Amino acid sequence: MTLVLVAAVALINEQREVLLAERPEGKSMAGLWEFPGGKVEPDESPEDCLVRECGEELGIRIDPADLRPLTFASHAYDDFHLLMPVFACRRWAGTPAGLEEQRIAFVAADDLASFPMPPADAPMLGAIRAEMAR
Ligand SMILES: Nc1nc2c([nH]c(=O)n2[C@H]2C[C@H](O)[C@@H](COP(=O)(O)OP(=O)(O)OP(=O)(O)O)O2)c(=O)[nH]1
Ligand SMILES: [Mg+2]
Repeated sequence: MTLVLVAAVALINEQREVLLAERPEGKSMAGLWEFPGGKVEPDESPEDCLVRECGEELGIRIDPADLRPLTFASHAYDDFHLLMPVFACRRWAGTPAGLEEQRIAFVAADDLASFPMPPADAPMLGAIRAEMAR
């Protein structure tokens, strides 16, 4: 089974809400809500990948020094095995926008359950909620 390395970030605002982005039409798992991120390219660190993806997908600038390891997903999909480190980040420059036509939302811990997410994400939600409450 091919191992696919994806980096993702929990962007947490001052209201203790976390940013979710809807996977666009045409991508796998379209319509499910995810933590921003993407596949780590061969020449990148996970942190570099998130700086790039947050720029491309959301139009915000993040500093790798503000990324703190939070949790990870390890999940067997039908055609690959996902390994996804997830970082917490509470500081960024700019206002997040869905630059790839995706819907985005800042979501309170109590409302996370009402956003359908990829199956890999479910086991991480306890750690994410705990981080949001800090
Ligand atoms: N970003 C992100 N991806 C997730 C999450 N949960 C989850 O199963 N995934 C899976 C979905 C995809 O199979 C993979 C991410 O791949 P992607 O297609 O979004 O990668 P990318 O942003 O680099 O996009 P692309 O250039 O390959 O189109 O990880 C999550 O919370 N965030
Ligand atoms: Mg992506």
